[in-house]
Amino acid sequence: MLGLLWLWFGVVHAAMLLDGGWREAHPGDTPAAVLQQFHKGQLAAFDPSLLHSFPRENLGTWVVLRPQPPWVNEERVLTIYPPALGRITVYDENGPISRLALDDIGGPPLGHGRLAFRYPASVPASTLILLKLEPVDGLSPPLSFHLESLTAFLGHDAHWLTLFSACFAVMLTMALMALCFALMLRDNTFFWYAGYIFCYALIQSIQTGFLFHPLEATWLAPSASLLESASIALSVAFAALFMARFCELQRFAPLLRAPVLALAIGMPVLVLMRSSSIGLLVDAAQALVDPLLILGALLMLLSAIVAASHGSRHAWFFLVGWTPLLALTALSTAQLSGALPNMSWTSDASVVAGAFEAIVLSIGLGDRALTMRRDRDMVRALADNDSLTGVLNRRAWNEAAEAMLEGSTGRPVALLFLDLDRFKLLNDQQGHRAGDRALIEVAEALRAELRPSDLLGRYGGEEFIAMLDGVVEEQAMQVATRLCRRVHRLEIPVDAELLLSVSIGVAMRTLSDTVETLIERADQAMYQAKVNGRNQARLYDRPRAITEGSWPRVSEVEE
Ligand SMILES: Nc1nc2c(ncn2[C@@H]2O[C@H](COP(=O)(O)OP(=O)(O)OP(=O)(O)O)[C@@H](O)[C@H]2O)c(=O)[nH]1
Repeated sequence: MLGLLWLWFGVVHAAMLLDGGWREAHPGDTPAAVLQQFHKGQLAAFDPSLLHSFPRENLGTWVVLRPQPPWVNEERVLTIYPPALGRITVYDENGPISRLALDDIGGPPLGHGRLAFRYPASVPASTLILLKLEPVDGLSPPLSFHLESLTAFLGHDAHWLTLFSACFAVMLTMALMALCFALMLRDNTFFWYAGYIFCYALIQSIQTGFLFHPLEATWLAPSASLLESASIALSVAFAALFMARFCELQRFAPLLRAPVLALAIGMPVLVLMRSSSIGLLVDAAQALVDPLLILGALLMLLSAIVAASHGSRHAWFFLVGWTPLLALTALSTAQLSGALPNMSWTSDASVVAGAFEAIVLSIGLGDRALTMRRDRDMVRALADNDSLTGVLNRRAWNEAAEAMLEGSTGRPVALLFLDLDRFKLLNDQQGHRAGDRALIEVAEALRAELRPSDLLGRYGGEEFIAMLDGVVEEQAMQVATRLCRRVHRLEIPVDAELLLSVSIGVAMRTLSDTVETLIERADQAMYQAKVNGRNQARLYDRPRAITEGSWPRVSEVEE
């Protein structure tokens, strides 16, 4: 914005004073006759430094500009702003000397963001400037004219190029980033946003001439007008689709969602009608497009305001990013009918506002991606965690345990199967709620005692399970023993005499083990701990005697 202000003040203050006159072109006009009429005061006077609308139908319009003293015979450049599609011919009294057009990269000086014509120092500074605004189809924006020294012009031109290259780079980067997000997150909101920003950048690059120079896409020049109207329609369509999802209209402004989506479909249909060869369709599209653009903009503004006031956080992002652009579009529309002639910066400001909007909406989209991720994590946590104790539920634990077993080849893995002792008695004596509280306390104690990398889960009612990666037999038994002590130290009464305790079975992973077989062995060891008197840890010993029909030996480790 500061760059834009600097650019505007620079151009305005470096300009030489001009006064001017104009009249519509008639058949048989000669440059000399037009200049003659200007001298006699027969042309309509206007201030060239202010925006002025000229009729461009029929044969076009003559414009005469008279440089005011003090005259300095130096190289100088006439600039015409804003640059619109359509030609302007520069005359001297003998005839045409140059044709200026946005898409025509003739020779230096190239006017960036404005049309430019260079007068050599040999042409006296007081020489009248004669221009013919060639006829164009449709509306043409009001124009302003400035004359400045070549040095001042080159300075402003370089500044314009820097500022606008940065703005277009911002827009395209944001569009590209959104496209990546759309593919990664599989969320169309990002795709519609990328389409919208890309089309907007395309419109601005056509309207400022950036597409033709410095981008030099001159092969697009013949279809520039069609490309411009198609981009306008598509940008509105993408913007409508984007804002409907981004501002969550379905939730926060359901009544306005249908008209917004209708706008998204209607705009491309109008462009198709306009580019058809059926006269009736072309006329209808021509008549409808501008009112629809204005109504569409108001509809999107209203929808965003309603959604924001009903609690859509992202609608605020949309309003902050989009409102400056909308205000500039409204100003430019008003200028078409002659209003606000001294606001000659609206065209440049539209590009800067486009970059500003791209940044604000990208921040909003980043926020959306974060919210989505948080929601997804929350859903996942709800699906994976036991609702009472917060540790992994049986399904999620099984999945994680399989992954841990797969990823731990070569390292020892221990499995601890924990079953609370006489829990039924606790429930019967103190009620189910006390039982629930006890489960929560035990889970917290187990979690605190284990390492964050250990996989703790609730296997069933009063059964917990833990898989310890990289832990050898002795360490596993030490951990299990520690857990026994910790649960006992919670001092949760089971009845008048007993405190809550836990029996733990420990099994070490063998090469052929799956999660199921490992659990099976740890469960058997736990059963032995129960048989042995509870409140203790037992290690499952290799079933050396199993083939002889005896129960696998379980070795007890001191409690
Ligand atoms: N409060 C509560 N109790 C549960 C929950 N899930 C299971 N239980 C109870 O846990 C008790 C388990 O009892 P049993 O399987 O007989 O085991 P026990 O009483 O601990 O006996 P041993 O294991 O032999 O020491 C049952 O009464 C279940 O109702 C739960 O989420 N909350």
